[in-house]
Amino acid sequence: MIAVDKLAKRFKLTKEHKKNKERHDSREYDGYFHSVKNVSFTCNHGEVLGLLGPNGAGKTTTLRMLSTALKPDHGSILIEDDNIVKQPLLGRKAIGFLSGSTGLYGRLTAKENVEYFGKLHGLKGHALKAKCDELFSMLDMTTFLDKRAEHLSTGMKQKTNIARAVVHNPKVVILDEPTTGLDIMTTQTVISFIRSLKAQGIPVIFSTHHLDEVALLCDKIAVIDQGLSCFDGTVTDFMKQGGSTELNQAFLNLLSGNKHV
Ligand SMILES: Nc1ncnc2c1ncn2[C@@H]1O[C@H](COP(=O)(O)OP(=O)(O)OP(=O)(O)O)[C@@H](O)[C@H]1O
Repeated sequence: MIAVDKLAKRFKLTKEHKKNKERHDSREYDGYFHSVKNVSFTCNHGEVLGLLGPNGAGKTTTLRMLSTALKPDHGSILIEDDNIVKQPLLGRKAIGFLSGSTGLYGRLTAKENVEYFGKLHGLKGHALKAKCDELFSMLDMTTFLDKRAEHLSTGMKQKTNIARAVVHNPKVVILDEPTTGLDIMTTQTVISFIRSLKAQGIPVIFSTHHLDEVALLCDKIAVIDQGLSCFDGTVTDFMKQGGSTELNQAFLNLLSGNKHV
């Protein structure tokens, strides 16, 4: 279980920001840009939560706090009973995080990349080989395992990045826009992979702009707008509160506050 409560993160405004007076954003004040102001949600065992919000809403900033890459200014992130804001090392072990900026070592093969990150997490011998083989098969990677990462296609790189993110058997998996830029077949593989994590009881949180993926995968939805949580609940409640059984429409209605069009 992961419970996120009242997270906030602000960034000091740069000279560049201050110069650009034409661009007004209500999250700029007191010399800071308040990227995430108050975000809360919960994802339990065996649940998949879709994190939604318009461009710039604060989804990636939130997920980077969950991954411990960014320290929140305020709030707590509980994994079971551990507050990983206070114990980031525990958080790093407990969370598997895929971000858009995750890099692979170009000179290593796909297989070597995944094995390398497994070793960094203390896996070795039979346990490492068994875990890697399981992931290579689930993510349909066997045809390109021995290719150098620098020569992989976008989809192959993404599969390798996902395998790399979960090789240490994390308790919670967090994926930032895992299907962006992928073709239909690779998207399908990623969707099946998320389903298999769910079947293993692992909570999965993923951000996306594709509500068809949410319909296929999610038990719960959290919506962020302008750095604030504006919905956290089941898909059924999302449709009810958004005033439509069509997820895109419910999302638009929720954001505009015009819930019963
Ligand atoms: N290090 C930083 N310094 C200053 N501002 C930042 C920083 N990181 C993020 N921001 C700002 O915080 C806001 C939220 O960004 P974030 O990437 O979290 O949004 P998002 O919801 O993931 O958007 P998208 O859907 O476009 O990926 C943006 O306006 C962004 O410019």
